[in-house]
Amino acid sequence: MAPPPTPKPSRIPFTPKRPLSSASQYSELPRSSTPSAMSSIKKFKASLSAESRTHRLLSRSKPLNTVPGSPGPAARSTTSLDVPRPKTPGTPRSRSPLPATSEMDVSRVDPEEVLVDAQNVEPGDVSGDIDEAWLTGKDHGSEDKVLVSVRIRPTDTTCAWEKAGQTIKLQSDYSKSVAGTEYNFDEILTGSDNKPVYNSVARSHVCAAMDGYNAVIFAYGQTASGKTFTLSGDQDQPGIIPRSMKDVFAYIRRTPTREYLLRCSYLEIYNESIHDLLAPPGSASTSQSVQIIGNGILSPLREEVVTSLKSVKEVLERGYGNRRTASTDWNERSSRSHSVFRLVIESRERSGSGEEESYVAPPTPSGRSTPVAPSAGGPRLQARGGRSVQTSVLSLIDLAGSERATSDKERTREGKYINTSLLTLGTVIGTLAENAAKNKADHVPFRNSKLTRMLQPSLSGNARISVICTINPDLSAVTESTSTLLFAQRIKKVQLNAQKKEVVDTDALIERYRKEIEDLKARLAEREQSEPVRSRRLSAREQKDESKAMKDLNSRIQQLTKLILTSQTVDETRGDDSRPNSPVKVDFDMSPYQLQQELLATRRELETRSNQILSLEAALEARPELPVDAPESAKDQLIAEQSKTIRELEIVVRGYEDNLGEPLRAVREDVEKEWVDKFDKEVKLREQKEEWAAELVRQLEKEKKTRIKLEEERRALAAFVSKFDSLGLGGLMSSKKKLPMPTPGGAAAAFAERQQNKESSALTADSPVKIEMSRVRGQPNLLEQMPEDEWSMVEDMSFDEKDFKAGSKLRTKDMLGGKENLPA
Ligand SMILES: Nc1ncnc2c1ncn2[C@@H]1O[C@H](COP(=O)(O)OP(=O)(O)OP(=O)(O)O)[C@@H](O)[C@H]1O
Repeated sequence: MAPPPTPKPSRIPFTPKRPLSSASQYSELPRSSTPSAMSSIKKFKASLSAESRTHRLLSRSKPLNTVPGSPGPAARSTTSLDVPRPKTPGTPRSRSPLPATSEMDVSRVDPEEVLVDAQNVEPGDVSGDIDEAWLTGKDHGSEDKVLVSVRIRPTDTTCAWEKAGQTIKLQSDYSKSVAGTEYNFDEILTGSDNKPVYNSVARSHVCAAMDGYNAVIFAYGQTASGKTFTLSGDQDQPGIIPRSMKDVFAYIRRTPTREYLLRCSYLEIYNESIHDLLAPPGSASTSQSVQIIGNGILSPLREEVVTSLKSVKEVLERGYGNRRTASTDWNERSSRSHSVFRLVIESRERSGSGEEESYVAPPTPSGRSTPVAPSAGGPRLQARGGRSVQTSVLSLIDLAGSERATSDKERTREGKYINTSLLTLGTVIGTLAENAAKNKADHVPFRNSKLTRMLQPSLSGNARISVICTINPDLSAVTESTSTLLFAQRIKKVQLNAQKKEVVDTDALIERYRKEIEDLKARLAEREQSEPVRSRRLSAREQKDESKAMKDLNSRIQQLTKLILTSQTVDETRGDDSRPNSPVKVDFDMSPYQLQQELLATRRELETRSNQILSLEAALEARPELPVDAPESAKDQLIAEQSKTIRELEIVVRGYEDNLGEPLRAVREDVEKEWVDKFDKEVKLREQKEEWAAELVRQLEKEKKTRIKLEEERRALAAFVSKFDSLGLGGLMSSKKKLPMPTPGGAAAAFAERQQNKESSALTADSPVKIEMSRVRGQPNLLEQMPEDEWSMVEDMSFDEKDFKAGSKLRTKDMLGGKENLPA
């Protein structure tokens, strides 16, 4: 990997460490002489030491960037809060009575009081760019591919890349290594103007989110390539986040039929732990990291209700100020974390009359009205008066940039975490792309990093995704840029299937169906009554139509009855894969009586469920918990007390373990000692046995050698004796002296004696045979003296006659060599 470009102030105008050069080729772009809120942040941050720590903005009162073309502060003052606005039921006339934005924690406000609709959106909060025809004419969630764009950061050094329409490739002069590779994307963007970037890469996704689809927009690229500039921008060039917020309000203004609850959260993933950027300073949640509790749901995470662009800006400023940034070798204000700004959009149809507004959830069969407590990740807005609630999340993500080791140790450590999570993101995207291409379902390692775990539901398909891959066009950054382009290519292949999520008001729906059934039944009865009279008057064709109409009425009644039975078990009507199948199978041939019975049974089931809910509620109430509206200090105190109790319990547990540990350790040491001794003994014993075995082997070897020697001697002796006999010496000897007949055992004894003598002499002499002729002559024929069993051996011995003849002389000579008293 080639090293990243070292900022050279004289050549690179976009080097983060210094402002844009006026001599730059892009200097004609509009730039404000007054420092923006963001640039003031930059100045403040620039003085930060290498310590990457949480910090806050010095001044929160400074406004965020405004989108050019939108009414400025002066224009906005004409639509200020004191101008009476039409009252929308359930929405305050003016926002002034609302608590300050920092107090807009979603758990503390009544959602019905903070709704935003077309009538209470301030004109100044609205983007003037949004086109109504475009807005209504598109299904913003229909795309099943990730929208992938590449943004080339401007440079006044040589740009190594060449853009042609939707294609980008390395300039031919530099394309030796990656010869001629062309990359195709949905958009290739250049320049410093953030407006076209927003329009082409983010607007449709923001509208999809407003339409009820989850949407994710993120910037990916090497450090200092312009991700933060693209997402947040500066005062002159507001980025995707501020522009999308304007479009959110523009959308609401142009959708008078619906009302919205907007809540936002801001978090960062720093060194693989998630931090809530909106957590109040000093609160327990500031030090506590946020957990992913499944399906991308985060807890505890502060969510603040926003009702105007001003409140969004306040939240953004607060969160942005808490982000971890630090000066690196490449970027003066480098993001050291992945930051995620999330806007949860809940909406439902506006009620038509004031009557419906006062709608209260019907009491349970037991007579008690039970408010539904919001579940983690679930909607806050309640489906009322038959109006379902649509929920979607818009996530705007500024990823930290991939980088190499810097001169600073802490930065290098952060860089490792950043690179690892980006690598995991790459692997996850790669697997998803391959699964989509080959129609496979291979395991996707979402759990390998917090970032991918958090993005799992979106990357798995239930979101519209737009990725802006930012590249540094300098020659020295070609390797990193190529890797970014390869990532962009992979993510292009990921398949999406975004679905809307809607929660319906089942009670109201059932009531509506019931009414319709009654109505249809009445119509049916009416028709049936007039049937005989009418049918006489009707033609055959009309009669056929009539019977068809009645059949239709019947089937509609059956259909509605089925819906009543199933809607009680189904919360989400459209496109949620968690939607359960109806547990009740309706037989369309059932009689109305049977259907009524079914209905009764289902009602009973409902009552049982309600009782269960009541007992759960009682259990919940029994918990020592502060009321929701308790002051923050009381909550903090409770948390502190509980933390203290936990700490005390931990100390007790530790002490218990320590006390219990001592005797256990002693026992363990004793047992260990005993077994170590036993083991040593066993080892010694084994060594001895091995020694003994080795000695035995040695002895055996020796014995074997001796046996071989003896055997040779015996053979030699046998040969000698046969020779001796063949020379007739045996007869001579027997004629001279009459030898006694061998007695049983006598020959053996003699032989044994002789053998013994021979053995002892064999050990002292070189020759295997030593014969004293004096003794030979005076003794009986050796053959006669041989023990009987030895005879058989002699007879069995097969001598090769030739060998024997040839070698006998030699052998005899050898054997008798030096024995002059023997005939040759
Ligand atoms: N398209 C652009 N036009 C003008 N200036 C740009 C552009 N892109 C980036 N810059 C400037 O380059 C510098 C680095 O950009 P930025 O901080 O957005 O990079 P980054 O990719 O977010 O880096 P990091 O990953 O380190 O946070 C900033 O000073 C920014 O203003």
